Amino acid sequence: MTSTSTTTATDTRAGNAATVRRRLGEFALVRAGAPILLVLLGLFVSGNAYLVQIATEGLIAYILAASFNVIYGYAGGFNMAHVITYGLGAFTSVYLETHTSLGFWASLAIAVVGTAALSVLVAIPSRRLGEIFLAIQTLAFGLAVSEILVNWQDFSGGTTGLYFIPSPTFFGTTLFGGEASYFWLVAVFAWLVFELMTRIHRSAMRRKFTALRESPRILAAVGLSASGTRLVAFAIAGGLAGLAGALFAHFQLVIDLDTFSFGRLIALLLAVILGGAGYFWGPLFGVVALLVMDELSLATSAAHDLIYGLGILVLVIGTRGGIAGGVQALLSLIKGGRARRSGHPAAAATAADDAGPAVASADDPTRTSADEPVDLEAAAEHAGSAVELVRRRTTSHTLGFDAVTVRFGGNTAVDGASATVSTGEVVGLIGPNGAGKTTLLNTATGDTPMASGQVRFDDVVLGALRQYEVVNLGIGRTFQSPKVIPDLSVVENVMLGGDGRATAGTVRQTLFLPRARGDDRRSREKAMELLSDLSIGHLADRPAGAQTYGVLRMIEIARNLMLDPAFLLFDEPGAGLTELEREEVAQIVRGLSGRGLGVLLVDHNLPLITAACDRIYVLEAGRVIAAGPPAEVFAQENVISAYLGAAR
Ligand SMILES: Nc1ncnc2c1ncn2[C@@H]1O[C@H](COP(=O)(O)OP(=O)(O)OP(=O)(O)O)[C@@H](O)[C@H]1O
Repeated sequence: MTSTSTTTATDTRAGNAATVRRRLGEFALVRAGAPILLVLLGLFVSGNAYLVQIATEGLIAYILAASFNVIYGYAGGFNMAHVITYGLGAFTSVYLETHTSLGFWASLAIAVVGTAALSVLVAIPSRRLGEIFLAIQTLAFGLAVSEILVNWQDFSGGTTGLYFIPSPTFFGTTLFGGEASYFWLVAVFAWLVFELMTRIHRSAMRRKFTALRESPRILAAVGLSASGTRLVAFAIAGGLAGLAGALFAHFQLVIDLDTFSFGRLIALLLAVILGGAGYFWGPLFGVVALLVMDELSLATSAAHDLIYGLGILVLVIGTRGGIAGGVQALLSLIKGGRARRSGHPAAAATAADDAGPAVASADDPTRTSADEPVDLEAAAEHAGSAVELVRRRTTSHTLGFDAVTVRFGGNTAVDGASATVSTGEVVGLIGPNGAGKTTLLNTATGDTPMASGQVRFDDVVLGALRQYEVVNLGIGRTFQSPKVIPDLSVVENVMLGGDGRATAGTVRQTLFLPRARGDDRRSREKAMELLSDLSIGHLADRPAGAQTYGVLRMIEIARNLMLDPAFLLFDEPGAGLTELEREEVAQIVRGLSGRGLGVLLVDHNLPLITAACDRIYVLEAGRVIAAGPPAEVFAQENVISAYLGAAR
C-alpha cells in the first residue's frame, strides 16, 4: 500500500514536471536566465577595467566558438578557413566604415551577410565530396585569402595591420572598445547568438546537421539534400564568424593578419573540443575553460605551456565529449543514483538514457539497455495499425526496371534485369547470396550507378534525378543493416522522415519560428503515433544508438512511413529479427499494399516472402531466371536448383 502510494505520488510529480517542461518548452529557463546572467556579469565586472576586458573577449570568443560548433560540432564539416572568415568579418567592417559613408551598423550587417555568402561559395565546390576534401579545399581557400590580404594593403593594412579603428556610437554614446559600454554591446550580440543556438538545437536543423555528420545517406533517404544542408551550416557559421570578427576589430582597435592565423584556428578547435563538440553547452564551457587556463598560466608564467598542455590533456582524455559530455555523464549518474534510491523504474530508465548510448543485450534481442522488454506479441498485433497513418494512394503508378546492368569493375552484379512493381502490390526479389538483389534495389534510389538500362517511376527516368529527388517523387527505402542516427533519440530519428515535408523554409527552421514549431509538433505527434503502433513508443526519448536490432528496423520503417511514399523498397527487413518481429514486418508490408502502396521486398526468408508477396522475381548471377506468384515460382525446377536447394 505504502509503496503504491509512493509510486503514485512520484508519478504525479514526474507528470507535473513533464507538463511544466512541455508548456515552458525546452531551454525555457536557460533562455530566460541568459540575459539576467549577462546583466549580472556586466554589473560584476564594470568597476574593473581588466575584468571588463576579459569578459568582453570571452563573449566574442563564445560567438566565434558557437559558430565553429555549428559547422564542426553539429554538422561535422571541418572548415579550415573559419578563422580567415572571422578575419574577413573584421577587415570588411572596418574597411567599409573607413572607406565609405556607411557607419558601424551597416558595415557590421554587410560583414555578416558577406562572410555568410562567401562561406557558402567556398563550400559549393566540395558539397558532394567527403570531409577530407572539404578540409583540403577550405585550407587552400584560407591560404589564398591570406595571401590576397597580405597584398591588399588598403583593405588589411598588409603586414602592419589596421590602426585607428573608429568606435561605434549608440544614441550619441560612444562604445569604446575595452570599456564597459562596449561590453554591453557585445553582451547583447552574445545573448542573441545564444538564443539562436537554443533555437537551432530545438529545431529540425539540429536533426539535419547531425544526420549530415553521422550519415549523409540517411538525409538522402528521407528526401533531404546533404549538400544543401551543408551549405546552410556554412552560411550560419560563416555569418556568425563574420559577426565575431567585426566585434573583435572594434574591441581590439588594432588588428593585423597575425590575429587571424592558423594558430588561432587551433585555439578555436581546442575551445570547441574541450567544451564538447556538437553539444549545446560546448562552446561556452570551452571558452570559459580556456580563459581560466590562460589566467592560471599567466599567474605562473614560467609554467605557462605546461599548465595549458596538462589542462587540455586531462580534459580531452578524462571526459568523453569534452566538458559538456562529462557534465552530462555526471548529471546522469546523480540522477540515476537518485532514481535507484527512489526505486522508480521510469526515472531510472530515463537516467540510464541520459548517460548516453548503452549496449543492447546480445542474449535477449527484445531487451534494451534500460532492461525494458518490447512486447513483441502486442507489436505484431498492432503493427498493421501503424500503416493507417500513411496516406492512402488512390492513383496508380509503376516502378519499372528496364534491362538494368550494373558492373563493379569486371564483375557484372546485375545483368540486364527487368522487373516492375505497381502500387497496391507486394513484389518479392529473391536469389542466392551475391545474386544482385541489393544492387538492383540500389539502382532505383540512385545509390548505385548503372552501366546500362534505366529505372522509371511511370515515365520519369530516375537516373536523371538526384537521390533526394527520387525520394521526394515517392520512393522510400530501408537498408540491409538498419541505418539510424545513433546520437539522436528514437523519435527524432523518425521525425527526420517528416523533415523533408516541412512547410517552413530554411530561415524559419533555423530561427524556429511558429511555422517551424508547428511542423515540428505535427511531425512529433505522427512519429509518436507510429512508434506507439509499432509498440516502441516507450523508447521514444531513448538514444537510437542504444537500441536492439529489431527496434532499429522498426525505427527505419517508421521513418519511411513518415514519408508517405508511393513505393517502399525493403532490403532484407527480416534479417536478424525474431519470428514474431518478422510477423510484424509481414503485417506492415501487407498493410502498406492495402493502403495502395507498392512494395519491393528483398529477403531470404521464404515464409516471409510467401506470406507477404503477390509476385516474386528470382535473380541468379544478376539475371532474372523466374517471375510470377510465389507458389508457381517455387515449383519451377530452375528455381529449386538455383536457389531453394541452397536455401534448404
Ligand atoms: N560496392 C560494391 N563494390 C564492388 N562489388 C560489389 C559492390 N556491391 C556489391 N558488389 C558485388 O555485386 C554482387 C551482387 O551483390 P549484392 O549485394 O547486390 O547481392 P545480393 O543478392 O543482395 O546478396 P545478399 O543476399 O548476400 O545481400 C556481389 O558479387 C557483390 O560482391
